[in-house]
Amino acid sequence: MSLIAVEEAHRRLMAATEPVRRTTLVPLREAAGRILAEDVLAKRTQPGFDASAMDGYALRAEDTRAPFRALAVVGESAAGRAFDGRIGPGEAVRIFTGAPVPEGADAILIQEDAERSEDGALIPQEGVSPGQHIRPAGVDFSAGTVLLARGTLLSPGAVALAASGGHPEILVLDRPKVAVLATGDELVPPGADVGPSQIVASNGYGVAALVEAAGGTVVDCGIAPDDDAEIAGHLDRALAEGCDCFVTIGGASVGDHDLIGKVFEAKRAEMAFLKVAMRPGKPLMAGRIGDMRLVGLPGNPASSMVAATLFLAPLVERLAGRPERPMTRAAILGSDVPENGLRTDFMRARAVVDADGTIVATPLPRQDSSLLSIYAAADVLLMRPPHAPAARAGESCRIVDLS
Ligand SMILES: Nc1nc2c(c(=O)[nH]1)N[C@H]1C(S)=C(S)[C@@H](COP(=O)(O)OP(=O)(O)OC[C@H]3O[C@@H](n4cnc5c(N)ncnc54)[C@H](O)[C@@H]3O)O[C@H]1N2
Ligand code: MOO
Repeated sequence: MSLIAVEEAHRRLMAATEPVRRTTLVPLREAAGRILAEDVLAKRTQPGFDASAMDGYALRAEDTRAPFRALAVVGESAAGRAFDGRIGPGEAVRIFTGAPVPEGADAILIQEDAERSEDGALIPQEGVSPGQHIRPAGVDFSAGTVLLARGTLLSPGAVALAASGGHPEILVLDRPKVAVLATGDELVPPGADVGPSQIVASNGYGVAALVEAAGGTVVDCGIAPDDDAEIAGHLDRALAEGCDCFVTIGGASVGDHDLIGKVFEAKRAEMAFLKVAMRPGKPLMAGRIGDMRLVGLPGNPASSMVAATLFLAPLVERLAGRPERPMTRAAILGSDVPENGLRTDFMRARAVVDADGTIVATPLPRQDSSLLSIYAAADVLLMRPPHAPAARAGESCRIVDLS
């Protein structure tokens, strides 16, 4: 299978990828950021009664016509403590914001437009029209209305709406389970003694963080040596545990110790691609075994992060049921860039917003794919299409956000 273009690889990866079907009932406090698995219907009407929108007096609008005459204040209605009588002509009730409007009243006179005489009578100073400052019952929603549709990404506002509709818990899609395995005889965990010719396994941490930000949950498989039986054992366990995706880091290239392609082949995986025409991240594989997705990321630190940002994150977002978002957005170049070769280049770059609100992206000085210090300092990837001619500062370009 040959080198394929980024867009084609993306299309193959996403083909026939559906959100997970497993669901969980979660307390509302844990629902933000999750995807609704069913429509949420209002269990109640909001507000359940005609409510005052202001502090003042509930009265009959017709009693506020000039010349103003004194009205008798016959009681009080506060939020949570309604006035349970009815008001008649020439009467008013002291009322506060959120309190039920008493029967017989059809408007609220705000207290700034009212005077009280020494004997307690109310003298309106302004006329009001019927309905003024009253929130009718059901103005927000009525019982039975669909408040939130299945598939909604639950924003803080959506969570508040579900609460208002009378739901203490909510049914959401499960987070896709993503197994992450770092491979390589040279790898030791951070904090361990690092022997000669060993290095610290860093990429799994970055990849796991990306998976979680995309709505997935990580099954950390740790580090496997360059041994196909051990790697295959991790893959079998991921399958047995019902993982939605099995991600490897390293061993994706062509060296004698690069075993991932061999393991996937031995497991009769259906491969979507084995190499992508991009820099960094060319040795990137994807496929599936049944419903479990496979992603073989390259080992170089910036390569694995770039490949995971461009391919793994959108895959996990789709599995999680999140709405699709465009991969790139417009920016302008902050410095000149040379012509590009045949692979799409994703240059690590700093982005600033200029006075007009335009994003200006400037590539960082060193682009070697082993440099995590540079990757971590980048805000965006500056995308250079295959064979793009040299371009000058100020020309338009496309960027990918790193977050
Ligand atoms: N003859 C060729 N050699 C290479 C090619 C090629 O096309 N032909 N491609 C190069 C490119 S591009 C990349 S990227 C790398 C990727 O190769 P692998 O995926 O097989 O990665 P490894 O060889 O296992 O490791 C590369 C490098 O990254 C370090 N590494 C690996 N895992 C981790 C980790 N979890 N945390 C931190 N660092 C990690 C590893 O020690 C190596 O230094 O292949 C080129 N070679
Ligand atoms: O894809 Mo490799 O990432 O160019 O170093």
